[in-house]
Amino acid sequence: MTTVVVDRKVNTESTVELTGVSHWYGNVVAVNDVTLTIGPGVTGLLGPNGAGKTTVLHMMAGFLPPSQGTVTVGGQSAWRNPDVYRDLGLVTERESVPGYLTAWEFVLASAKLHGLPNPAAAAERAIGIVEMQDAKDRRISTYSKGMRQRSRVAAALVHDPSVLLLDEPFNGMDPRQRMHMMDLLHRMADEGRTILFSSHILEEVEQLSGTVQVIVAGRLAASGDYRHIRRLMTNRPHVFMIQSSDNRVLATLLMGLESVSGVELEPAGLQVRANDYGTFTRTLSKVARDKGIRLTAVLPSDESLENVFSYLVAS
Ligand SMILES: Nc1ncnc2c1ncn2[C@@H]1O[C@H](COP(=O)(O)OP(=O)(O)OP(=O)(O)O)[C@@H](O)[C@H]1O
Repeated sequence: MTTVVVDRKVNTESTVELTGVSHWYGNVVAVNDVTLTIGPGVTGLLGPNGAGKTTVLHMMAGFLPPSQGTVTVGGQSAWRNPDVYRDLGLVTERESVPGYLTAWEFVLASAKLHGLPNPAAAAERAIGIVEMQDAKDRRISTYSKGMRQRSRVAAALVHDPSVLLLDEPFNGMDPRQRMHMMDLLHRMADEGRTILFSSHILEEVEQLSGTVQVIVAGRLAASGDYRHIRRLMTNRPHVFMIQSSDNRVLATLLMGLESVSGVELEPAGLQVRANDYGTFTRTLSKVARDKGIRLTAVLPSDESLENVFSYLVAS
């Protein structure tokens, strides 16, 4: 794998800032009074489907005006500001790549649209960053999902922006392509850029970035270091779905435990609410073993992103 080292000045002005920002589409409030700051490095914009992530990214890119509040990039208002466009790249969620072009033609067209003084050199450099040199002369329609996505990243950074926004960049990628893209985003962040990517997959964000902005129903639900948010999550009651060789007897036994706040016997198994994850899981195995009950499944059932988000919103 070739590593292209790009010599670039670190732009300390690459801070994206939202202050009291709302956006509504008719009666739909998509973004509601959000204030946040994003600086150099990789940040994950996390939220369930429909949370308002795309709307936030489009306001940052200057495609959409805020209905209320201010959005600035490097201290300048983002809305319809060519100075901001010159230093910002956006990789949209929808994959509208013309399949009949080669990656080279596609990235070169982007360089020309930006009016760069030497479009061919800029396209060559961008294709080098995403490591697509060997495939650059093939039609995009022949590429894998990961390669198409990398061509789009190359087109978005052909003008060497300090800020790169990516909307759900890992959608539909296999694990290998995902690793490659994560590596690429890290390399770009190491060069001093501000990289913001949206996702609705908690694990994806956890792997790529310690810093997250969590949006739920248009509002900022949590902001900062991911581990800190995880710590908050450990305080909530945990819900497990348990299957065993004798659910009825196990239900009675669990009811008597201090770490358990509720047990329901359901067709799929026992739904158990426990106050402390560690104490409960340890006690559960002991209780089952002592009574000769075989545990066949112990599944945390409330760890979907939506549940985590509801907890964050409620706390
Ligand atoms: N052009 C539009 N007209 C009306 N409502 C819209 C429009 N675009 C988005 N919305 C609504 O605004 C809310 C936020 O949408 P947005 O696309 O920003 O969320 P998202 O977090 O990016 O979701 P997804 O991951 O599903 O794309 C949703 O309720 C959506 O239905």
